[in-house]
Amino acid sequence: QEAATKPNVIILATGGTIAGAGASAANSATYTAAKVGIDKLIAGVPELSQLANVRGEQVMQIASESITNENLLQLGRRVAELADSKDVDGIVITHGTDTLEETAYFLTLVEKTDKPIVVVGSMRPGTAMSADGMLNLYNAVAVAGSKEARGKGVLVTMNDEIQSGRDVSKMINIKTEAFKSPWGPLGMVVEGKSYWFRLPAKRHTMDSEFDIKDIKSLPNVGIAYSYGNVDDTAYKALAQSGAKAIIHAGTGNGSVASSVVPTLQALRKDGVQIIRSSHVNNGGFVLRNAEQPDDKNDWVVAHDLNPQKARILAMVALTKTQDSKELQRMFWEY
Ligand SMILES: NC(=O)C[C@H](N)C(=O)O
Repeated sequence: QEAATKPNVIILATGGTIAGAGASAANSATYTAAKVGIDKLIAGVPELSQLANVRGEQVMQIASESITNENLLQLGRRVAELADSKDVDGIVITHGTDTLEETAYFLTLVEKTDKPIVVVGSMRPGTAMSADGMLNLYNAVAVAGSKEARGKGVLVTMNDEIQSGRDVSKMINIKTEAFKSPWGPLGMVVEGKSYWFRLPAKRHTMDSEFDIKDIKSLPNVGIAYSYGNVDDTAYKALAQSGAKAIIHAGTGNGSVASSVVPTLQALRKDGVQIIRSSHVNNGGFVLRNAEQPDDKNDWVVAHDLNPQKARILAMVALTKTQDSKELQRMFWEY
């Protein structure tokens, strides 16, 4: 294809294992993340130039477990600038896999564009045998440059699957088949061609009421994990550190231990939003007034959002409202 007929795809690099390097090809799990620059990554997959006119930009170079709210805002703003440009048809973000699901959901909520935004990572560093980053990146550029991906929200391409950035989550930290959505992938990408099977049903990107351009900062929202014999130490500490909302990473249906209930009721009276989510492994499904009287307590439920995704929506939502009913509406709609 001639340059003029090929789509223009920008790759924003943030680090992660896809930019990682290990001491030997046998090191698939022992390596340093965020080592290799974007130009070298692109040069490592010459086939990208058959799919698109590709240009790289190093936005940051970090392992994704260290991504801060400031990093999220910086990335989100750069994505918005590029999406506004007539010369850009699609955007790929290379990212560590540990918090990839959080960044993908954040962008889903705040980017006002129908241009494809594809977040991609890898489970093995490029120096390892059977490294998965090259193909994942090739697939990401293929999807980001395709017309069919427009308007489908922020996407994630891992292991030949096209996942919704809203739903997808890292389910295991060792297999290349690490990313799953409880509701299934949206499609497949094979040899540079996408095959679509379903569409996201939740509000996203163009249809979202949130806009990165209006967000100056993100509020403090923390997560407290629940388990047998839990007490209220973590919840109180989060509130004391200034959390505007606490995500309860609950057992089962976001259930709350009797040792914690009075503290959460008191914190809500003090103005802290309490959001019940579930840390069950295959994806939670937390319903209002099941397990706990949310109407009476004035708590919110995260429904199927896992705790880390619930934190993202809570932060973004709190830039618009402090009203728990509005928050709950947003948790149903996004
Ligand atoms: N596979 C990975 O990318 C893991 C790495 N710790 C990261 O998130 O940056």
